[in-house]
Amino acid sequence: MTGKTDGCCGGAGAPASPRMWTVDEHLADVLSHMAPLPAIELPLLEAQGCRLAEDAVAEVDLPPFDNSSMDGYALRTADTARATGQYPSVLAVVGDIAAGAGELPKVGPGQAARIMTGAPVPPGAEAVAPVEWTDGGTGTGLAADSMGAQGGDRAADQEVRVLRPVGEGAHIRRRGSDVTAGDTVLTAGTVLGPTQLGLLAAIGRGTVRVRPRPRVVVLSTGSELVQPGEPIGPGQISDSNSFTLTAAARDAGAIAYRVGGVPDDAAVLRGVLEDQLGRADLIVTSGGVSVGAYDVVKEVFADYGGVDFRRLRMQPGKPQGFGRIGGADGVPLLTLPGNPVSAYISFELFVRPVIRTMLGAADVHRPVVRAVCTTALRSPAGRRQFLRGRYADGEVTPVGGEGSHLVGALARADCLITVPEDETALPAGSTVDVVLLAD
Ligand SMILES: Nc1nc2c(c(=O)[nH]1)N[C@H]1C(S)=C(S)[C@@H](COP(=O)(O)OP(=O)(O)OC[C@H]3O[C@@H](n4cnc5c(N)ncnc54)[C@H](O)[C@@H]3O)O[C@H]1N2
Ligand code: MOO
Repeated sequence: MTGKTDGCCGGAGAPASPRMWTVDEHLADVLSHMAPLPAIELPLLEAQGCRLAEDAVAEVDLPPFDNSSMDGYALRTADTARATGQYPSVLAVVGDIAAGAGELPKVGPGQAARIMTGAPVPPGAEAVAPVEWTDGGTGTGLAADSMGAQGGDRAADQEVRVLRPVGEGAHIRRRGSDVTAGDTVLTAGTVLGPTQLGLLAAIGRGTVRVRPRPRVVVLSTGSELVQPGEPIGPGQISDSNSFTLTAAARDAGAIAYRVGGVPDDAAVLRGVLEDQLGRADLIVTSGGVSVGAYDVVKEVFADYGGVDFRRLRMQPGKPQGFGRIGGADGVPLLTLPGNPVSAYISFELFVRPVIRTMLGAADVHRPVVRAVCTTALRSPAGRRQFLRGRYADGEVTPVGGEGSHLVGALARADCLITVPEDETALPAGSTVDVVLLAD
């Protein structure tokens, strides 16, 4: 970390520091200590949503062989040059080729082979007549609407009437016309969605080298916390932060493990941490970082060392902590304030970019747009305020008030309205920066 590793807010185990960090300083410091996770080879479906760590090069052509794009008859074009409905070309059917066929009949002059969509074009054939351009081997000379049930050996001696000329290459999908062996089909950094995974499968890749999803352990602290659904006693509340943060971590692309409701007891927290460290690429905590008597997060991480607790010039989200547990190569940790809105906004501003950096994303930040605010705003001097709002068509309207406990309004918001540090009041109609909470 830049800045001395000294506590900022008083609290047990952490010396006080007068320094206040700006949002940008804290973010820059945090990100300067993060890097993409080392690449690993994963089975295709486990790599969904991950970024390619190398160019994917095809070792095969696609299609891998000339094949038919229609159910019909493979034939030689000259044989159909004068074909009409009145005077069809009559061809001897020499075989029946299903998709996946290995052995193929040879098609000579005056001959055709029944062929199904995706089946290899047999030697000698120059085009495929869709069954609708033939009588389908019925002998009626009338256009067929399907191949019928016949086939296999029984078709070999039969005839088919072709009712119109068939041009060179008609209904043949040529080998390599989609992808040629040696082509770079996907470049490093590409996010693997369904179609990219399908392409990798099509070129025969069973595994792929990607930046893995970071494993994020989300841990909420507070002796007042109760697992949702459990009975609530006097002074207790349901633990909501661990759900918000775990879901937000998943939304950002992480594999997130929720560890909810660790009581304000340093020994218990230490024990939980020891258990969790083994499966974490990143630890995110909520609560216990202010100046209260039971703010055990600061106490415990002060013991581990390497975690810097700071105050930021922002509202909400003032008390923050960042560092690594277990030395310079240890597991990175972000400690977020306990107030639910503070925790969520801190996640969006600081944790999400960390996760996306670990994923190897090019752009790690939420989009920011300029918008006209429909109401007047006020903000504490010297702190960047993030108000919850709803954004549409270049206009933004605050939702709920400033309080960092207002989870009802938070759930209705789709953006954060930013009031800069040097503003204490903005009239309605002011243009403000708005952080959109969806990409
Ligand atoms: N004397 C001062 N008091 C406080 C200050 C300060 O500067 N001086 N800062 C305030 C600010 S700002 C914040 S933010 C909070 C942060 O405190 P903590 O991080 O220590 O969080 P807690 O005290 O544990 O909890 C705060 C609040 O949030 C509720 N909470 C906590 N965890 C959860 C959870 N998982 N789910 C739902 N709600 C949770 C908790 O019950 C408290 O109401 O400190 C201020 N105080
Ligand atoms: O900073 Mo606290 O996070 O204002 O509620």
